[in-house]
Amino acid sequence: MKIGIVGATGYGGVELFRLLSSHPSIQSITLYSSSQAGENVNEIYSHLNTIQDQLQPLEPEHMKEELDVIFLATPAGVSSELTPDLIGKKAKVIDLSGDLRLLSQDSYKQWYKKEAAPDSVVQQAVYGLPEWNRSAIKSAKVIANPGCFPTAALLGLGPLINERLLDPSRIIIDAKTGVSGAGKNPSAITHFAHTQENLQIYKVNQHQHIPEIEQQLTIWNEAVSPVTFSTHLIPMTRGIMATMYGELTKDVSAQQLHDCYQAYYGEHPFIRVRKQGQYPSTKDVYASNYCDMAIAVDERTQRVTIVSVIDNLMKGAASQAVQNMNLVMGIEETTGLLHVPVYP
Ligand SMILES: NC(=O)C1=CN([C@@H]2O[C@H](COP(=O)(O)OP(=O)(O)OC[C@H]3O[C@@H](n4cnc5c(N)ncnc54)[C@H](OP(=O)(O)O)[C@@H]3O)[C@@H](O)[C@H]2O)C=CC1
Ligand SMILES: CC(=O)N[C@@H](CCC(=O)OP(=O)(O)O)C(=O)O
Repeated sequence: MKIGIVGATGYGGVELFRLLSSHPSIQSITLYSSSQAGENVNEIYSHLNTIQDQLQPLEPEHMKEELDVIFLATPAGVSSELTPDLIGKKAKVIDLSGDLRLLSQDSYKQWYKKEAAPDSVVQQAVYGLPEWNRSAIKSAKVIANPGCFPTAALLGLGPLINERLLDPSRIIIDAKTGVSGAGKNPSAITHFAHTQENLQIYKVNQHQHIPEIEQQLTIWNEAVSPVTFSTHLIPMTRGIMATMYGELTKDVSAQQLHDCYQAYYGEHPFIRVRKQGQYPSTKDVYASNYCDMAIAVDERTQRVTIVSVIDNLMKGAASQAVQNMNLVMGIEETTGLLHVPVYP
């Protein structure tokens, strides 16, 4: 397969390169840059010291004929403009940004404060959450790779929402992320001196992932009302922990809930449901495509706590995109992704 990575100089792009460069089905990888075409990638990233690939300028007409898969690891507002020019007979497009995830253009404009992609493109895009959307992904032309927080939250909530075991009007998602989630360009908020030994809540009730989470929860159960979703920045490089709270609609035991999660995810190799009483931490999934989760019930309050951890750059972005590539190209889903997490 011939692969193109747009936004190759960013964190998501460089992580895609790392994964794809050892993927057994890949014949070539072309790296595209809108700002540094002509430069060698090893001049930008010293950890790629021995890689001799020159960054290429974007040429959509050529790319859509020559490449089998094009990854767009670009900021919001780019793929909405670029994707229409890349859709052709050959190339499959996998977009890591939020541009193609929301079915409603009005919702995109409201939350992203940008012009939405053309409706025809948005309607073609399949939401790339493989554990829940595998068959649609397999026949997609365009894949909207989920956001990092929605991946952690939706994987954690999916079984309970689908089984109608959670009160759909009272869902709370409390999430924490590492700093690489903000991409490679530092800001006053992500600056080392401000971030280290600090804990910050941000985008309170305004996070652009709120409509994405609600959209999928509502597809699963149309009774779901707006959720409370909070995000916090933690002084670590990678990782997301999403802790979800809700109220049970039925009197079910912790064992029954655990069995429900095992039944949903038993055949999904990247979801690891913990034994009762054991809880995952972000290091358990560091640099891997795993999502580890656990569920607990407080018998005094009948409230349930679900905790779900991912690596934001991996299952939250690049490795999930490779999982989607495998599915859409008819390759075994786990190819190139089964390495164990990096520890410590
Ligand atoms: N970081 C994360 O954990 C996650 C990120 N995402 C999403 O994935 C996308 C990439 O994120 P990330 O890699 O972190 O971001 P970065 O900011 O690290 O990199 C984005 C890259 O996009 C390229 N770019 C910028 N402007 C343009 C443009 N106008 N046209 C084409 N390319 C452009 C730049 O490369 P160049 O100048 O070389 O073209 C830049 O290196 C974003 O939409 C992000 O929201 C999703 C899930 C998780
Ligand atoms: C730490 C940090 O800032 N994280 C980003 C992650 C979102 C992201 O990656 O953007 P899209 O999924 O919308 O493309 C944020 O919370 O906005």
